Amino acid sequence: MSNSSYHVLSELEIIEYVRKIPGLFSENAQLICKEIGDGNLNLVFRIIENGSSGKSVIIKQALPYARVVGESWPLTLDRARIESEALMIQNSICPGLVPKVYHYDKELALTVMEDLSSHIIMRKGLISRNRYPYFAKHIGTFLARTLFLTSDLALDHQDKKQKVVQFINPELCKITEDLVFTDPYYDAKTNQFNPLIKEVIEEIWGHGELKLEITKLKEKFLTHAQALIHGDLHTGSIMVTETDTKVFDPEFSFYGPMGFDIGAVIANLLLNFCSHEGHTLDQEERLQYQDYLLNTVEEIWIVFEEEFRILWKGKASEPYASIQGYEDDYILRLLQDSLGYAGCKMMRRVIGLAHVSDLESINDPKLRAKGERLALAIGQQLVLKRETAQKIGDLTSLVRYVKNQEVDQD
Ligand SMILES: Nc1ncnc2c1ncn2[C@@H]1O[C@H](COP(=O)(O)OP(=O)(O)O)[C@@H](O)[C@H]1O
Ligand SMILES: CSC[C@H]1O[C@H](OP(=O)(O)O)[C@H](O)[C@@H]1O
Repeated sequence: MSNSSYHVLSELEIIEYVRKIPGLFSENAQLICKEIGDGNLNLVFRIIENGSSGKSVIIKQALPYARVVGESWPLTLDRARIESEALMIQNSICPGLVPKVYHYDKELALTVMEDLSSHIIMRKGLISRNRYPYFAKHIGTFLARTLFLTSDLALDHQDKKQKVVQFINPELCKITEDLVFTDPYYDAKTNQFNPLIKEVIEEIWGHGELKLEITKLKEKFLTHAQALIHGDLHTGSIMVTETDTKVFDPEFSFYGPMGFDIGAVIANLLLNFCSHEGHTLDQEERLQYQDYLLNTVEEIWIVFEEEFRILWKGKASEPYASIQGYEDDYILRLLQDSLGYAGCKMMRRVIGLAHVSDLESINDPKLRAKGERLALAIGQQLVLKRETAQKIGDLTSLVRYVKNQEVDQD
């Protein structure tokens, strides 16, 4: 099975392949396969057993290029290894919060994993203004556990360095370096934006102080091997039901700054917050849903901090972890980094390549521009003011203040 050389599998080949994996389906099972991928990079197949067993699995196969662009954008197949190995680590640290991995094939660059089709992509749920009462608890716990337990705070420093090597992921990191930190801040060919907000974007391109702060955040992304981060933790990488949360698609994983993951979650909730300015809905309903989103951001941080401090007390192996003031200082720096990365991730989704459907689903460009302008205003302030934040309430107050300036004064 793992001696075959790489080729892109057809749906029929996928069925033959999955049949041979022990313990998944019975030999004579009638299997149906469909390619369901809608992401930017890979193929995703769903295989279901026809009949009453209800058994199904997902096979995700990496292409030797980025799916969204085609063969002109070659991309390493090693990302499939990174993804499956990151999922296995996350499974051991946070069982139940990520899909189970059944099989990984290095030659074919594919992973066989748990089918989460009973869940929906969280971004879609938020666009429909659904509420997820357990999400903050789940994602706050996921962030605290995956970040703390893979860091120098918990691991032997030699073992941690081995993990840094295991997760060297230069090609995928380059995508982030370019698309998040570089291209949106000049007139790059990759950028795609609503022409109605060109004047705001030109102001950003000319904003020296902002570009300096973005460059500092980029430098930290390049150099700060703090923990094994997911690396692309947007709401399209999370599937939910009302009571369950699963984080998937960690192919951008590498040893990077913890705040990048926390900031990604916050940014995507805030992008959804901004999108409701452009969606046609009753003002009261809009305000209530926006409040729900800001409360969720606060709750995520509160759960994260609580869990992180529990781990600090019980699982820290770093001998200086108990140095007076270190824990508080570490957590404050995480908060400030999270604001900064949230700001970067909001702006990239409005100016750069790869937008979010929260905003893109607003058909009228004028209405979409309202949400996009707000996202750019909040994003800039999060980057510029990040070091003034002392508590999570400072972030949500800043968002409310900017919204008041940008929208409510119109
Ligand atoms: N384990 C899974 N269970 C159910 N659906 C999945 C699973 N993994 C991926 N998908 C579906 O495939 C889509 C693309 O998967 P994703 O991992 O985001 O691919 P890409 O790496 O190309 O972005 C997801 O949006 C989701 O609809
Ligand atoms: C051409 S890669 C652009 C963008 O796509 C990735 O997201 P996903 O694979 O989840 O759709 C990642 O965010 C990259 O920055």
